[in-house]
Amino acid sequence: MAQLSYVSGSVGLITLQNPPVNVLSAATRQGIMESMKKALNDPKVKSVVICGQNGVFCAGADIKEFGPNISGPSIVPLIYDIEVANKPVVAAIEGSALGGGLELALTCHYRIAHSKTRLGLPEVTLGLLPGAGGTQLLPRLIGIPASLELITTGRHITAAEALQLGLVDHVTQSDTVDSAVKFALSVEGEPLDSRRISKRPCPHLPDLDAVFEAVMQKARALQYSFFAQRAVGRWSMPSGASWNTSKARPVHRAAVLGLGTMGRGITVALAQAGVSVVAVEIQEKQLNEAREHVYATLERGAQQSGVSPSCANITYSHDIQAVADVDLVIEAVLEDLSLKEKVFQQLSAICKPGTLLCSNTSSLDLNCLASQTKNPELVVGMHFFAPAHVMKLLEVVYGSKSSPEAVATAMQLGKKMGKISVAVGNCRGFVGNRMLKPYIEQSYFLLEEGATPELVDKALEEFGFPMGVFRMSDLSGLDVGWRVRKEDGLAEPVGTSGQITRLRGGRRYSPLGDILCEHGRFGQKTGLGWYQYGRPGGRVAKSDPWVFNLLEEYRARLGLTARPIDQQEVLERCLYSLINEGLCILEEGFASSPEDIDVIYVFGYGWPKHRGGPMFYASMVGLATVLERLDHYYRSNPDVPSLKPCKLLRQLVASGSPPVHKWKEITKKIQNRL
Ligand SMILES: CC/C=C\CC(=O)SCCNC(=O)CCNC(=O)[C@H](O)C(C)(C)COP(=O)(O)OP(=O)(O)OC[C@H]1O[C@@H](n2cnc3c(N)ncnc32)[C@H](O)[C@@H]1OP(=O)(O)O
Repeated sequence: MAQLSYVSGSVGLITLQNPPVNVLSAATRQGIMESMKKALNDPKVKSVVICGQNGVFCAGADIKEFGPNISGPSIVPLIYDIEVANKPVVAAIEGSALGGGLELALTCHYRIAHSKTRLGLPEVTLGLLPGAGGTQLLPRLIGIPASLELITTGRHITAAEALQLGLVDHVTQSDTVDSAVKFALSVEGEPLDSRRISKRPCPHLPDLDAVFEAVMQKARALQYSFFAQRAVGRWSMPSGASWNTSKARPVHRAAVLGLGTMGRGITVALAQAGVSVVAVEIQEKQLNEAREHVYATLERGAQQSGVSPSCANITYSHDIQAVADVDLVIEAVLEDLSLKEKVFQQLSAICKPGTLLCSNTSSLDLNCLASQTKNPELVVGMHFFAPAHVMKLLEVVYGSKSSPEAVATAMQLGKKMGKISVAVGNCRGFVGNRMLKPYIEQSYFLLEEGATPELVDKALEEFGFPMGVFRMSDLSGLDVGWRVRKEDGLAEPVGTSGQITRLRGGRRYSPLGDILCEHGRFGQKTGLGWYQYGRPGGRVAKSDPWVFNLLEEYRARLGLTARPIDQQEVLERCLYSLINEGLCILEEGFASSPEDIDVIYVFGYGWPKHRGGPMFYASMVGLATVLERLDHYYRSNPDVPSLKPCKLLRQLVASGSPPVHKWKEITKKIQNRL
């Protein structure tokens, strides 16, 4: 399980041999112990290299061995023996060094890693703490804050990050064992005391309390998120109807109408949940493509999960009459109000009595759709997020006439599909997209004032979003928002010369997004957006000088002077305007609790989970601070109403900024007055 061989005259090479990932089973630990002993006692051996066979260093303890009676030598004395060795020991790290595997490497005097290696202490994901020295050695090597982050998240890091942190001494692109052997030869006979990590003092930090407090805040945010996820299931409507007074109807057979990207994803998600699906698409070509796509996605999913695919549950049709006897229909046709209204008229005429009619609209007025039907109480929104079979979030939207039973049914179906469903009211953009609007608006204003897409995205990504606002917009397609703005009469042709008006409908408007679209730059799908992607459909964003020139020309045309903008301002303006909109939504009763908003943002919009969600984050930053900064920005931008602090924010601050779980006492009073 561990083999000692001799290389380059004086190097003892210990190879862990426990396929596939060289875990530290009892036999492997025994093998390492015996090989080390032999190498250290052999006068020919002047240095030792430890590596793993088949390109993997070591994936840690053998999880299968965990239990009350672990046999074989204990790992702790084993790693102690390595550290006190009087010959240099070098770890040659390839593939993975995880858990006990990384602890084994930490106990060596030097660490050489291949550039593709992943390293980490993932014990927390198994409900454990690193028990073989990791908690003591890592802080002494890379400092307390970085160690805390790695140990409490269990995150795997790349070799490049490990080098930057000082966790490894050298990263190689070539043969790792060769590099480690050469390195070992070069340090033979050198003093080892400074290389024994346990002998180093634990770093002293003047602000240690603050570091631990930051980690505790993350833990509090994760705990909050855990309970928030469960709280959203206990939904309520302004009428007083709620989860415990409303009975869901069974849905055995559902129809999906319109098999574009969203319709296909919804069909997959329904089939995977064991619901029999009638999938309808009037265009023959699109129907055939959808059938193949859904089949392939279900096959892939089945292979990954090891269950048989659910294709037998789906029937396809190009005739809308096929929905006549289903229990529920999810409409997913183009986002066009008059088209959707027509579809709802047809559905109301065709479907059997009592069929629930749902729309996957992301922003259109649900009441308009309901008014086209004989039974508006049976109409609700089911707003899925792309890709619909992957994304966890579902906004269940109730209109002014939706019955509690309809909401309960959509919520229960969402649960059956493995979604985290949140019941929300019918306002423009519902909760998620409505809050996104001021966030995107601020990012455009920041560009006008001197920022670049890179600067804004960097600030947001360092905050924890997987993508900044511009990379995210390029991914979702810039043309989508452009179409909506044109329909709203906001986007006007800008052209290359002439006057640009920045005040539209009495408020500031930035046409920058429209200008990009006028140039055919729709984001990743066209290969060009706020960044360049090399080709249509490309995924890797690169800075684009064309965008910098555009911004300079645009500012010159408008007589705007670029000024330095820092990350703090980016975060305050983008995040606090989004938070302010969330508070308006609460104030107006379109969301019943801050938890609803936070869950929507964490599971639908990439808000970092360790920051709880926008409402939780606001209460962590301090509501008074959020209010003060919004007041400040609104004073200098009075034509930007989204920066004007909402009434609820002022009331919460006036009530002593209660913690987020106490806001309901105040929002209820306001909502009752509505
Ligand atoms: C005093 C205690 C000291 C230390 C505590 C610990 O070390 S706890 C263990 C910490 N380590 C881990 O959590 C690593 C878990 N493994 C992984 O993350 C991945 O397996 C890895 C190493 C990144 C490789 O991924 P890959 O996708 O390439 O392979 P796969 O996951 O399919 O694994 C291959 C087979 O190896 C088995 N396996 C992996 N790790 C362990 C382990 N630590 N213990 C036991 N078995 C492990 C895995 O189950 C696969 O087995 P198979 O029979 O082929 O399904």
